[in-house]
Amino acid sequence: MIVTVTLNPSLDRTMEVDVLARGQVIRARSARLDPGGKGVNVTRALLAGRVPSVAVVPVGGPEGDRLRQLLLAEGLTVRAVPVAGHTRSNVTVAEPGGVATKLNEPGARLSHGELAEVARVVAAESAGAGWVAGCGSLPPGVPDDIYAQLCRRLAPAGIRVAVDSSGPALLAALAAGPDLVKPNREELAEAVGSPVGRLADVVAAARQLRARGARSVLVSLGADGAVLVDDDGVIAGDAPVENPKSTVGAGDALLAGFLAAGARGPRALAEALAWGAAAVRLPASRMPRRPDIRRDIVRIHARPDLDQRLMT
Ligand SMILES: Nc1ncnc2c1ncn2[C@@H]1O[C@H](COP(=O)(O)OP(=O)(O)O)[C@@H](O)[C@H]1O
Ligand SMILES: O=P(O)(O)OC[C@H]1O[C@](O)(COP(=O)(O)O)[C@@H](O)[C@@H]1O
Repeated sequence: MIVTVTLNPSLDRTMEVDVLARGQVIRARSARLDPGGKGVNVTRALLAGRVPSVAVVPVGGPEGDRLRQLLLAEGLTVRAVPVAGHTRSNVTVAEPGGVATKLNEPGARLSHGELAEVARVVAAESAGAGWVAGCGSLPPGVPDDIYAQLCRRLAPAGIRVAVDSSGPALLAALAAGPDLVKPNREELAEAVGSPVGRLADVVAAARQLRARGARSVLVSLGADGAVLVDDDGVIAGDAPVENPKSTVGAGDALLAGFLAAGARGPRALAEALAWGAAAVRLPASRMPRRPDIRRDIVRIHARPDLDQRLMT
């Protein structure tokens, strides 16, 4: 069982346009509404891969009701904690070729009592779980060390914790020794305070995160694939996609694939890349189902070329 915690879930509206031009009226070709938020997407991807998962989410207002309905309609197991603020809506403007411009709201404030209730539900759901994944940005009112608190609370029970976040929440989590962190290239660069232009920079930065407390670091690199730095060393890989449709949620699918395959070694990295690539071939934040996943396109590099310049 994998429990996901999304403190700042969203209704994700995706509009397809021919080209995005600032200051213009742009008529969208299509619009689509999906349930969203990083942990929510991880649970959606796990469900599609038939891996047991439960999503814990605060929900509020009509937007929160809609989010809950969408999740239940997809067949998710959801533990929804009612809150006073309204669940946010995020907008993605998708251009041909998979170029996505994302506008993410800050989200509604969580009160101390609401956060305590979410923590209580997470603790109850985590009993017997293999992993708990704390994912996404933090809404106003939530302390930066919330994921660190999660790690400290669950580690004594032998429950492994993955953190997919950014900025201060990611930095604070490191100190509590998460079993896994999944930064993308920008989040990694921000965490170490220097750009990562080559694979060698990615590996050096991932090692820094390990030195600060993370056990394993899975760095997602868009079209450049992903790198895993853990106790066993460094492995990299990619899975080329010719006509990317949407990268929204690709990182979440990658993390889901990695956890589903045991979160260690080349097999888990390969599965993660297969799920990430499959998500990119689907529109909006649709999560891949089993027939969408192609393992034959994955290339794993046990001794990656560290001088390789990153394309994306
Ligand atoms: N253009 C692409 N072509 C192939 N795979 C991609 C592409 N963009 C993303 N991916 C896959 O999705 C994963 C997550 O994408 P990335 O953009 O790095 O993460 P995030 O969505 O968290 O920002 C990548 O590691 C890769 O496996
Ligand atoms: O919590 P954040 O960082 O604002 O991100 C939330 C957004 O990220 C998503 O989970 C997509 O994630 P990725 O594209 O980064 O994989 C959306 O569903 C959601 O709108």
